[in-house]
Amino acid sequence: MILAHADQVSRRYGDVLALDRVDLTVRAGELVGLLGPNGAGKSTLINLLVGLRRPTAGRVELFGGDPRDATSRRRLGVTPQETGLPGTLRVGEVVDFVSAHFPDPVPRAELLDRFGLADQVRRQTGGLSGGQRRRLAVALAFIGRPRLVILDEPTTGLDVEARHSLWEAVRAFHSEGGTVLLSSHYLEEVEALAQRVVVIGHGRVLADDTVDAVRGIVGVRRVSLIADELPPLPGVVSTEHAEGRTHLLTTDADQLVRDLVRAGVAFRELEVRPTSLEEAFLTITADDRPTAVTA
Ligand SMILES: Nc1ncnc2c1ncn2[C@@H]1O[C@H](COP(=O)(O)OP(=O)(O)OP(=O)(O)O)[C@@H](O)[C@H]1O
Repeated sequence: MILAHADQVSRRYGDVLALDRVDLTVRAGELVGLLGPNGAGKSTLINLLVGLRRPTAGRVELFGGDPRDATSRRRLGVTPQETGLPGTLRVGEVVDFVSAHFPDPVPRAELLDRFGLADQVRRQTGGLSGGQRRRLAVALAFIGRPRLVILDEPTTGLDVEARHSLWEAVRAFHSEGGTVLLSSHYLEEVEALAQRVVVIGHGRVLADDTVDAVRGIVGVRRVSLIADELPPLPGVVSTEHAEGRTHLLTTDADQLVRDLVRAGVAFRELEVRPTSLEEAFLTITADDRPTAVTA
C-alpha cells in the first residue's frame, strides 16, 4: 500500500526551481531516507507531502488523498525542520496538549521515556537545551500512533548520544510496523536507519535504491594530478580537466594509483580526496552514466 506519493512534482519559488519533476513513492512498512546536500530540495518535497505547500506542477498524494485535506493527515506524524514550542509551557503540558488531539495517544510517560525526556517533564520548554527541544519536537510526531512519520533532519543539533537514542526510537517504531520518511545530510544517519535511500540534488532525484547500492556510488574518490597524457584507466567513472589538472573520479583510488604507476604515467602533484555527496552524484549524473536503478 502506498502511503505517500509524488508524481512528476515540480516546485518553483520565483526564479528558483526547488524541485524538478520528482517522483517518490513511500509504501507501508518502509523506512526511507531522503539524502542530499543543503538546498537540494528535501524540505520542499517534505512540505509538499505534508500539505504545507502546493506543487507548481505534478501531483502529490498522502494516504491516497490530497495532503492539504486534513483527513489525509490523520495518520501522519511530522517534525518539520523548524519547530517552535511555547517557551512557558512545561514539557508535560506540551505533550498533554498535543495528545488531546488524538483518540489513542501514546501515554505521556512512555513517550518521554522513549525519547530520553522523562526527567524533563516539569521543565518549561524555554529552558530546555536545543537538543532537548529537538527531541521533544520529534517525540510529538509519534504521539498519535501515526502510520507514517515524516522527519525533516530530526537529529540536527543533537550530540552523538542523543542522536543514537533518537535512532533507537525511530527503529522501534519501524519494527512495530510504522513507516518512516526522514531527510538527512548525513549518509551515516541514513545508513544506520534506512533500507532505501532517495538521493536528491539540485531539485532532482539522483538515485533511488538500496542503501548498499547508494553507498557504492557515494564511495567515489577524486584522484587529481598533473599529467600530459593518460592511458585508458579502468574504474574511472568521470574525467575532468581544470586549470592544468586532471580530476578522475573512481570507486577504487588505491587501484587507480597502482594502475597509473604500472602504466608508467609521468604524473605529479597527486592528490586523493573524498568527493562530497553532491560532487559524486552531480558528476556522475552530468556524465549521463547510470547511477542506480529505481527501486
Ligand atoms: N520559501 C522559499 N522561498 C524561496 N526559495 C526557497 C524557499 N524555500 C526553499 N527555497 C529554495 O529552494 C531550494 C531548495 O530548498 P530546500 O529547503 O527544499 O532544500 P533542503 O534540501 O531541505 O536544504 P537544507 O538541507 O539546507 O534544509 C533552495 O535553493 C532554497 O533556497
